[in-house]
Amino acid sequence: MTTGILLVASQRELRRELFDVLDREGHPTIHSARDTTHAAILLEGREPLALIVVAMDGDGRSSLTLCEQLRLLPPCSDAPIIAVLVDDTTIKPTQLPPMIASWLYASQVAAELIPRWKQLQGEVPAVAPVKPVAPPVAPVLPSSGGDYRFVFEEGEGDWLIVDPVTERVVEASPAYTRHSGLANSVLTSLALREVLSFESAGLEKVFGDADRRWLACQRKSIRGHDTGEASTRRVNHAGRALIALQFRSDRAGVRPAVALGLLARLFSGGHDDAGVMEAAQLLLDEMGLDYLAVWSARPEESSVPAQVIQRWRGDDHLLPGPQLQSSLRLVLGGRALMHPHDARRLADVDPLIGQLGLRGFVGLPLLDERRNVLGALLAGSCNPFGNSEIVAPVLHCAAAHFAHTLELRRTREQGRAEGLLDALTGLPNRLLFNDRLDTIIREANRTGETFAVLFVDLDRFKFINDTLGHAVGDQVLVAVTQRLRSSVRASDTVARYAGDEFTIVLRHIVKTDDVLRVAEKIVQLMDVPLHLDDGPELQVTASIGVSFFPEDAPDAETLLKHADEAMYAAKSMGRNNYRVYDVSPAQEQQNAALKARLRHAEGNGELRVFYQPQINAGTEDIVGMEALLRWEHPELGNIGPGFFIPLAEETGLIVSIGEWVLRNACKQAKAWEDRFGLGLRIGVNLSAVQLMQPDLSEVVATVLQETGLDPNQLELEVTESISIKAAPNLMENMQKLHRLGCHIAIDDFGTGAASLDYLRKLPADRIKIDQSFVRNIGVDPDDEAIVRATIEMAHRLKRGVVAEGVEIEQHLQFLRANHCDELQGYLFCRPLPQASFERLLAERERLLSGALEKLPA
Ligand SMILES: Nc1nc2c(ncn2[C@@H]2O[C@@H]3COP(=O)(O)O[C@H]4[C@@H](O)[C@H](n5cnc6c(=O)[nH]c(N)nc65)O[C@@H]4COP(=O)(O)O[C@H]3[C@H]2O)c(=O)[nH]1
Repeated sequence: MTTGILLVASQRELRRELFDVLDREGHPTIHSARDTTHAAILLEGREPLALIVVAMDGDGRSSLTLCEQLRLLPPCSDAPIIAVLVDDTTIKPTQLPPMIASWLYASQVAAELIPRWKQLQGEVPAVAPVKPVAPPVAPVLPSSGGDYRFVFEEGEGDWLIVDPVTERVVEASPAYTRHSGLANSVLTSLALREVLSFESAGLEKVFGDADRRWLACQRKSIRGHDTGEASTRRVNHAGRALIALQFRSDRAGVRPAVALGLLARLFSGGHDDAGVMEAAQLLLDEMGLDYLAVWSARPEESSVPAQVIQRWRGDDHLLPGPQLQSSLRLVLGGRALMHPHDARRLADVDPLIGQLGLRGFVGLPLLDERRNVLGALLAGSCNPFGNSEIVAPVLHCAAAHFAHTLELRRTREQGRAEGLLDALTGLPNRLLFNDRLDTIIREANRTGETFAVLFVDLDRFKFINDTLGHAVGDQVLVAVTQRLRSSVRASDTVARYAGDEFTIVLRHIVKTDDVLRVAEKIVQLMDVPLHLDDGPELQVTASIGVSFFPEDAPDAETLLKHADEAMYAAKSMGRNNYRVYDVSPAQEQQNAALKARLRHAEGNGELRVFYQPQINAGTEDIVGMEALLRWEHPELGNIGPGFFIPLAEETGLIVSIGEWVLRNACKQAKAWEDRFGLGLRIGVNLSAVQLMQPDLSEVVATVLQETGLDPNQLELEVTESISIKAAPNLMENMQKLHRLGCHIAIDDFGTGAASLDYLRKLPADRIKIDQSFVRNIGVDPDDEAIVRATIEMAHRLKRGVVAEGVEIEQHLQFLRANHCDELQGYLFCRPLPQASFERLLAERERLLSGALEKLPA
């Protein structure tokens, strides 16, 4: 069976996009890896893969190493590889390793990845090794496994296929026959020199030109001769080495008759994807253009325009991303740019024009009826425009055509959304919310994610509506919407469930406290008086109920019901408040059963310690790991520590379980130290209950002695939320542990109340910034300020700082820029079982020793 797909991309966002595109197609097994080491762990014991998609962001050599390393993994040995070139990579398509079967740019993933794969599937049996028989597939002219017909399929240019041995024409593209006026049967009866004559080069030189330069020539046509230039590339067809030759006429597209014909065809074309593609190709062919792009912009949704189509006729080139194109920015700002002859002077400021060597360039905004900018049309050519009096108006007509296409698309999208969005607030309505909640539950069942549902009800809203009128009521609802939206992350869902009821889904929850912070924030924000247009100052408060998936219910309906019940409990407690759903008697019974079972979990071998790496922010090398407990319940499957540690604390079992974790983690750290000698720190969580045990330091000392681990390598993590006053023995215990030589880290920093006090009094070496702040980097400026201030304060007090929950590139950049010392999070690695973590260390060692061997002696 070859069904699995492997994605390898170091950038989390790209990884996510690749995953989503394949997931949407319904592929059941998608392994998403950050690098080859991660891939090795994920693929352990797996069947051969059907496909590998690799993001390339290095140079040619590192890409080759990457592919070679992947090929060494048994499931990867035969699968076809598609390369995704990230925007600022230095690698050129021509430098891609030979094992790459196809490639595309990162900006094309959404539209092109699946077609590329389908194309590959059509050509090669899924398990057969893909032997590259032709240059890898270019985005402009996709190959079909070496068959020269690729040049006719998409890039409808003027092409001839020539046999270099007999020098005879084998086939001509439809555009060639159309433009030359000579039928295919006529062309194929002729030798190439009867069809084309090169001014300064013999055919041998033309065929042997590996640089694919454009060479001046004349083409035989029904009208006599067309002057122009041609370039060649080698292609394979059915085992034959042939030459594909492209001709472009100096005069192409400038004749009024051609322009009129073009416009007629343009406006009779469709507005779907195929229609856009056809229109773009027509313009390129008939107007003698070398570059054409259509961009769609929606500044209200994204600052980056989306590419509708982009075509470049020349050699494979990595085109600059939209943010780098200054001309595109100007056009999207509403300016028309006309440089039919003198585009070169823009080369310094616009890398697109510079890199492609464009001499003619036109940029036109795509406008709707009210003159709003919907997007941009960019067109360029390497020669000055032959007849700009014709080219310019044709491009204006084309811009109107593309603008109409974009407008139609948007209307259709909006139509789809109609009936799903609340007209007053623009929020998803109950229908859409229920649908989203179902989707989130399906995803969470697959990924193990925990999330919360909040039911927000405005207190005494009816009173406002009845006394001040509906117009004021509407303004209140709009203002409340803004407040709710500003309290959550962009990835969370806020909906208007009914009248004055709002629902929210907060995703990817690690700790209940994270949700409570949001609920608290909403309650506080609501409390701030509202200033309505020309109206009275109003105080609107809200009551909030919270339920958790999967703890409180496995389905949408019950989750909402529980959140609703909790909201009513909050109202009955005096409103302007929040409440978490209280467990039912049935749940209580289940908890009692779990507690009884937990008693035997250790003895039954159901507990496991997972390890998550901690990374030096500068070198990105591993400096430590955190031990994280897992309970593999025989019937219920894996139960997360967030759920069972509180049960263990309630029963006092945490003391023995905590000791078990400590012993295992120290033993393992010592074994890894003996094998790898990296001096890695091991972080072990201590529960508040453990910290209150008078013999804690003796227990730790015994474990250290038994396992032989250097105390200096042990870091005990103490959560910030334990109050010093409320925990007897806490201070003495911490001091004793410190005296033993262990490090102390303050966990979840920022979530408790006594942050500064705590820091000053406790003998802590490091603080761990809570992931709820890290997650809001790039989202909430207040949380960013807290992160910045925490790092600064910790450094001033000579403490190290670790950031938890680093999930995306943006978090990493921000934390680095603000001098955070160490990082931990899914961006680098999830918590791994012991065997996988060991493989990670071994792989690191192998890679490093390989790199050292390659260094000159
Ligand atoms: N969303 C997200 N989460 C990330 C990311 N990176 C790490 N995490 C998760 O964040 C938690 C970090 O541990 P913690 O704050 O000490 O929080 C821990 C800790 O307080 C507690 N815990 C775990 N093991 C033990 C233990 O042996 N003893 C005690 N007393 N508590 C433990 O349970 C909590 C939850 O542990 P886990 O579920 O393993 O959850 C872990 C880890 O899997 C990320 O990038 N994104």
